[in-house]
Amino acid sequence: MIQIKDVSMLFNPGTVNENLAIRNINLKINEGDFITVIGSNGAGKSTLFNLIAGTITPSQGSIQLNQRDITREPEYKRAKYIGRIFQNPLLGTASNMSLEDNMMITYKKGFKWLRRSLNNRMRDYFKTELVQLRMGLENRMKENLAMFSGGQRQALTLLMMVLSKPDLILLDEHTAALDPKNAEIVLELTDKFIKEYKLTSMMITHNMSHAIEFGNRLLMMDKGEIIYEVQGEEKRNLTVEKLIDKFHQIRHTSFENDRTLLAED
Ligand SMILES: Nc1ncnc2c1ncn2[C@@H]1O[C@H](COP(=O)(O)OP(=O)(O)OP(=O)(O)O)[C@@H](O)[C@H]1O
Repeated sequence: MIQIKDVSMLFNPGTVNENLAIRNINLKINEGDFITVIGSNGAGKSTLFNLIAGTITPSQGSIQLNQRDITREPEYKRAKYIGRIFQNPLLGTASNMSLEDNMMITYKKGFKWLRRSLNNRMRDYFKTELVQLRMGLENRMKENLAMFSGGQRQALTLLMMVLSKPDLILLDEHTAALDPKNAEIVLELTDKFIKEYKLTSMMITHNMSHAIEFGNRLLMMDKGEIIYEVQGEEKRNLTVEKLIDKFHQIRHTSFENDRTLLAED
């Protein structure tokens, strides 16, 4: 579905701050993949997402979506088919609008031909979808989102994104700013939606157990490269210890580096 070919990203070329943040990455994202992405601070995880989302243009290489070259397509155009959720739970929804208005806007985005305004049938549909979150939000349709907790807003952002039917969802440490209980709830919901709606997705996490537990593929990044990729049976048999061993085998790092790789969400 998405093919990343020989992509590099050089920030601030020709200056003292020159930084080759992504080094010749090749990656094929297949329809239905749920890829977890781990790596130490500064490994290039968010930069890779920025390249896929069109926030930045690669210095070298190409990105294709179903054989269509999207390397230079701007972010606002890609936002129609690539969804992204960030750490900050306030980013995905509008605080000064009601829950039902927030949902309506996203719903229209998924069905661009739709010109209808909010009616009772649609309200019922939103309520049915909200029940899936098991947070009682179906009874708070008229409340402004400013009244909702971080966990509730992140769960809502996720549901609304799913309803807009993107081709690819990029989850950029989307549970990292939540307390452990809410993080677990949002992560379980993420997994449920991805499976039920057969979504293609990538998830950056600093939690190695989560990276192993969720998804069908796992990528380990370091210094702008994908240094290890695992899927299927081999991924299912992974443990955190095996993953750390792998990192040592490949990079021969010191313990200091491990700590950043192992940082918990
Ligand atoms: N817009 C930018 N301009 C210059 N350098 C940048 C820019 N964005 C990222 N970088 C650099 O690229 C490198 C990779 O950063 P990136 O944010 O992708 O790492 P990461 O793996 O997501 O790290 P973390 O886990 O800390 O979020 C870093 O050295 C960073 O300073």
